[in-house]
Amino acid sequence: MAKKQATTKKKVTKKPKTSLKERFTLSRQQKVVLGSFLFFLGIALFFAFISFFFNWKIDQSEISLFPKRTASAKNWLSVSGAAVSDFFIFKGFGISALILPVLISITGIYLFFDLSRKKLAGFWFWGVLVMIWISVVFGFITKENGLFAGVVGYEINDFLQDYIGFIGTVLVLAFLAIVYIVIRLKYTPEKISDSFKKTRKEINKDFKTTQSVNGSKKSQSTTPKEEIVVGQTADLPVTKVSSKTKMQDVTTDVSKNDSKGTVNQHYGNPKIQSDEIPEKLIIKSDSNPDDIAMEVETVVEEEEEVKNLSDKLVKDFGEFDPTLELGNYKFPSIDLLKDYSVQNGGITIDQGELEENKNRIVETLKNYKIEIAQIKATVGPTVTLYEIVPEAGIRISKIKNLEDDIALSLAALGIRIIAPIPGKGTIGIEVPNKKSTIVSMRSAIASSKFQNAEMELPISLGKTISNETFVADLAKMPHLLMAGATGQGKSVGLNAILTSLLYKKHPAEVKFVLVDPKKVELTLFNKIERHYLAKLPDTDEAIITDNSKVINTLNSLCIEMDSRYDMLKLAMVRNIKEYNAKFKARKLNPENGHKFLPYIVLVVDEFADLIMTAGKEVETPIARLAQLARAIGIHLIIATQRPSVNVITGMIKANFPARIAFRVTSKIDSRTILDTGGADQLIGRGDMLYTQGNDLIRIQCAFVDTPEVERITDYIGSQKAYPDAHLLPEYSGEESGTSLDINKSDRDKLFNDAAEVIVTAQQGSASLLQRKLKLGYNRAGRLIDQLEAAGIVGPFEGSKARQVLVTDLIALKQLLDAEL
Ligand SMILES: Nc1ncnc2c1ncn2[C@@H]1O[C@H](COP(=O)(O)OP(=O)(O)OP(=O)(O)O)[C@@H](O)[C@H]1O
Repeated sequence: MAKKQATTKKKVTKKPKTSLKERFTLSRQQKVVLGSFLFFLGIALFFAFISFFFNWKIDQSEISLFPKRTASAKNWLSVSGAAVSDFFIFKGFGISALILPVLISITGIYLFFDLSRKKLAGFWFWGVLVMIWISVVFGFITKENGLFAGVVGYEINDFLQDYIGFIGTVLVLAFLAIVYIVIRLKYTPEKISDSFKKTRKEINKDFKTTQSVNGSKKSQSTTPKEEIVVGQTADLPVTKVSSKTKMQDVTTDVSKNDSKGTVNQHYGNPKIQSDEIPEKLIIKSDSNPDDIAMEVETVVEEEEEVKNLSDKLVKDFGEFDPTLELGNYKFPSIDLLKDYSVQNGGITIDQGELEENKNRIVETLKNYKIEIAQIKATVGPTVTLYEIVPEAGIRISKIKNLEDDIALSLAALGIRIIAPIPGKGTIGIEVPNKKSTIVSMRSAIASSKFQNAEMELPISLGKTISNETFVADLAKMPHLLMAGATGQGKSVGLNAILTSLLYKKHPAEVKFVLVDPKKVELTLFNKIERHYLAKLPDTDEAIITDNSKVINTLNSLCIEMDSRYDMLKLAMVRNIKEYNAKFKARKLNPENGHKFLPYIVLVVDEFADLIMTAGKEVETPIARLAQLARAIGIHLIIATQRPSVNVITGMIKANFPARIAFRVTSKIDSRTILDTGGADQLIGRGDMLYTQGNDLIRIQCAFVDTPEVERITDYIGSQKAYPDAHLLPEYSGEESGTSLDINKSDRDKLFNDAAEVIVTAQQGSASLLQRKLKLGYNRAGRLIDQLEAAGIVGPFEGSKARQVLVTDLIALKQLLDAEL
């Protein structure tokens, strides 16, 4: 630990961060030099000001000669002192200008000892106010003598008197005095009366004790050493307590070797009252053991300690840097991505094609008696948007209904009509370009919009119809649902998202949990397992290809979610961003279980497959994560080929407001994903619609090919990594063991339901349970084992269904009752 800290310190000093603020902060040496300068300057000014009051008359003529060397003045700081004093006293604030050198000296002391600047600012603020106030007061009292009030005081007073008169000026000055007393000195009427009462009480008490002491003086003098005198610190509160009765249990252990004669006293006896003596008490005595000196260590309040500690730690080591462990990590360079612009030659559209499409649109609409007032074209990478403004009085629904007719007359697939374009008041007709342009991942990553994105998890999805790079924050989504028919660009889309994060986030900041039932799509990411992937402990491969393992991982993520929530609660913050900021500021102690929390992105490539094989067992943790995980930095990206309602259930949909639809085969599928049509009219090859709950945005997905992903993962994989993938919490809930002596208490909650299903159907098969109870295969299999152990079904008989040993529900009830 110590070693680690030492290395941390070393690294920090080696590579200091130079933020703008730091560049303008003074080093320790500079502070000491400037501090001493200001301190002495303050003293010099003070002397100059004082002597000005005695010599100003004599020096008056000399000041006019300044800065000539021949000028000589009586001021203790010669002609410079006289000139400066004249400026601040005569032309400035009068006698109250004496506050100025005091403020300058205090500033010097603050810089010298590096004290809090906030307090210093308070000194200056109130100091200047008081200075002005005093000079105005003097202006008010001594109108004739400019030396006391200075020009400032004189003029302000004059101004006040002109506008609010004599009484008004008195009231304003009195009010300002009250403001100062209440705010700066923090005196309230209650406080003042309290302190009066207190003083009165103390006077009374003192009076009484003097009387009693006088009365008993005689008897005391006859018993000379009744009270122990405790060293020189007798005025400390503890020493006052030290009466003979309380000290009698203290055993004295004189150390002979101690040349100074220090006596260590051990408080072994519980009779000493803890409320009167602080936790740690060191009592020293000089050579005479009777003459004990007591030193009391004051206990510093813990809260302040923590605050100071975090400030000190930040000062000594800088803010916690989660990336330090892989401090030399280099982000992949843009050159690893292919430049398609050479091949593409940028977006090109035939002028003729544009003109042709425009004429056709105008003609088609004319055929249906729709006149157009204006038409405008925006050329995108795959489609061109024709924005039309129809003549007044044309119903929008009429144009919307002509979608197919316009498509027919344009002889083009994938016409989408947006009527009206939200926020524009025009109608959009999207017509695919004859020659589409590939939007390269390189251009999406290199775009300034992505490079300058101040987002938690920025992802560059591609380009919109107006050719702008579309960058979204996954952390804000907070989960993403992707769907599209096979071969329309889902996997490329997933890779684009992952690539974006790899280009923007350090391995310490984000971890991926990848589920890839197709086994081939995400395998390349295996190379960055120890940098970016998270996995369950004791598993070999981080990328999950086996559906049965997904259940464990999802449940483990739920455990991680719960424990993160506990940590957030402990740290009294609301989300991962605030938590990490607090951790970086060293305000959370790692010894209390706090640690820097990386974002976790769960990517499921084929969700339909998962739901089919594991059913509710997968849906429940996914829904739980989707509902709750946003605040603690777990985000889900779920892709599916089959956007049917039994895959994308209501529960899933409700928690995935951000959705991406690639081309789908039917309007119904489009509705399932987007709650509206449109995805069926896309042209494929990365053409997609994105929504985050409201508007639909048509985007051409950035294209990243397998060799490009391979180059990036190779580049990252070849660098120094963590010893292992990020380990998720262990989940040991549902092991798929098949031991038959299953304990009754270990039985599945659905055991009775399962028994009823089996007995009613008289068929002992796991698939029956899967269907009827909507279970995954593993759980159904375990239920069958439990039913076998309970004697409800017979043993495994190969491909045949198991024999059911209980004939009807009444017999089943008897059997289960008998077990109790
Ligand atoms: N953004 C894109 N730009 C250009 N071409 C693309 C884009 N996305 C996909 N394609 C083309 O479509 C092909 C299929 O894409 P992809 O493998 O992503 O489909 P998919 O939806 O994942 O299919 P499946 O579900 O069968 O895996 C790619 O090989 C590529 O040629």
